[in-house]
Amino acid sequence: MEVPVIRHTKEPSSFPYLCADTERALLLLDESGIIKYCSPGVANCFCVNPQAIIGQPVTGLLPGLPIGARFPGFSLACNTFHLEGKQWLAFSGQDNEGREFPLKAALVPLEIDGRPFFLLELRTQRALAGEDEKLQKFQEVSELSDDAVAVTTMEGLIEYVNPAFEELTGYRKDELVGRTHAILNSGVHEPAFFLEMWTTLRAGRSFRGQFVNRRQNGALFYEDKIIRPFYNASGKMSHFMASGRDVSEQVQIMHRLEHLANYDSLTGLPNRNLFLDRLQQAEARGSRNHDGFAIVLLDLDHFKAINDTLGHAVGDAVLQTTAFRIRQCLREGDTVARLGGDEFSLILTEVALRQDVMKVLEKIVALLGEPLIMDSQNIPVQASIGIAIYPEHGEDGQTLLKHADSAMYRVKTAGGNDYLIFERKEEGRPIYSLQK
Ligand SMILES: Nc1nc2c(ncn2[C@@H]2O[C@H](COP(=O)(O)OP(=O)(O)OP(=O)(O)O)[C@@H](O)[C@H]2O)c(=O)[nH]1
Repeated sequence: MEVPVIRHTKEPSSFPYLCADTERALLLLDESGIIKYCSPGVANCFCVNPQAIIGQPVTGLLPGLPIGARFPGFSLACNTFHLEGKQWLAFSGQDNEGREFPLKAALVPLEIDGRPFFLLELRTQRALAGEDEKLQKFQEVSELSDDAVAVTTMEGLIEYVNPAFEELTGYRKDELVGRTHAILNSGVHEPAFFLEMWTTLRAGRSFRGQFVNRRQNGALFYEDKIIRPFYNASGKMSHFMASGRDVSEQVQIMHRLEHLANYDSLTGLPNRNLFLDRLQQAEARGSRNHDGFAIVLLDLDHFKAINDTLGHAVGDAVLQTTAFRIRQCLREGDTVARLGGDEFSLILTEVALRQDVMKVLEKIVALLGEPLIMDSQNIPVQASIGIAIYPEHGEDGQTLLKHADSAMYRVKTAGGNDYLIFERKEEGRPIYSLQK
């Protein structure tokens, strides 16, 4: 049988902090059965001073515990206690006046800093009965649910899953019970996501989120899940109930729609929509961090003639090649978008000097001018390019675009195949000059 081991990097001495807020009766035992920690719940249940039993064998406190005098390690303990399903083992306890009372125990192996420990949870029959009845009802109803339902302990150990959960994850119930949801972890979420989840749940609030989980066969899926705290018969938070459904198909459709809304289907480049969004971000970064950036508008020259003489398919291929070539000249943080037709726009980030911008433009012009052979013909690709730099030529995106467009238009009317940085020579009367 595979042993569900919870790995914890904390020292045993930090264990009290982990359990201090739980009223549950928990004992931390080392592999010889020596009590290393005793929660307030145990002290209440047995009317003992926790300090007096720490360091003592567990069999002193629980002579009826049917595990023998020694703890020879994980394997025997796991065979003795049926861990799968966190089965509760019934036996009798004695309080400090020798009175017997019915008890149940469940044992979970833990690994703390590479050393084996056991977490022994004790419950009196009475507490167990009240809680079990409510849980039992919930589980009975969940058996029929189409949603994937799981019940976990406050420590995050899975106690119950319904058939829909098994179907969704591909794991059988016996592979899940006694383990944590980490078995489904895809590695996609940041630690902050789970921190937020636990903080919300431990505060007694429900948490709703879109989880990216991993099925037993390794495939990822999106799960829209709500997790609610469960309160036992005495009104104490004792479990968490998770109910989720597979929304992978909806998410994929949404991603496709988002892609359609933001990307040009011919070249795969961001479209005007996404470009304007990125422009806004560059503008915000500019005003926050004083990061310079440049806006470049690039319009192909005589593109219509390519379409007219060689056909639309060749025209399409020229646009695709142009997109590819421009992208080759840019860094990761830069953007190139297709605004429409044969017009492209670029955002060059982190450019402190005009020379930085001009270096990139020289590269683009050179690469666009490289031979482009299609149907055995060399197709000349040329462009008119206008540039505006933040904050010198405008402090907002729209002004920069307008000025880059003016510069580009000026190149176009001068015959094309060139680039120009916008220049305001006289205040109030914009004229432009070539800045090569
Ligand atoms: N093949 C192809 N052509 C397109 C696409 N979108 C727009 N066009 C064509 O691109 C051309 C753009 O027009 P213009 O900007 O006047 O073309 P131009 O010949 O480059 O003109 P100048 O910029 O003045 O040099 C039009 O003929 C459009 O039909 C497309 O997705 N594929």
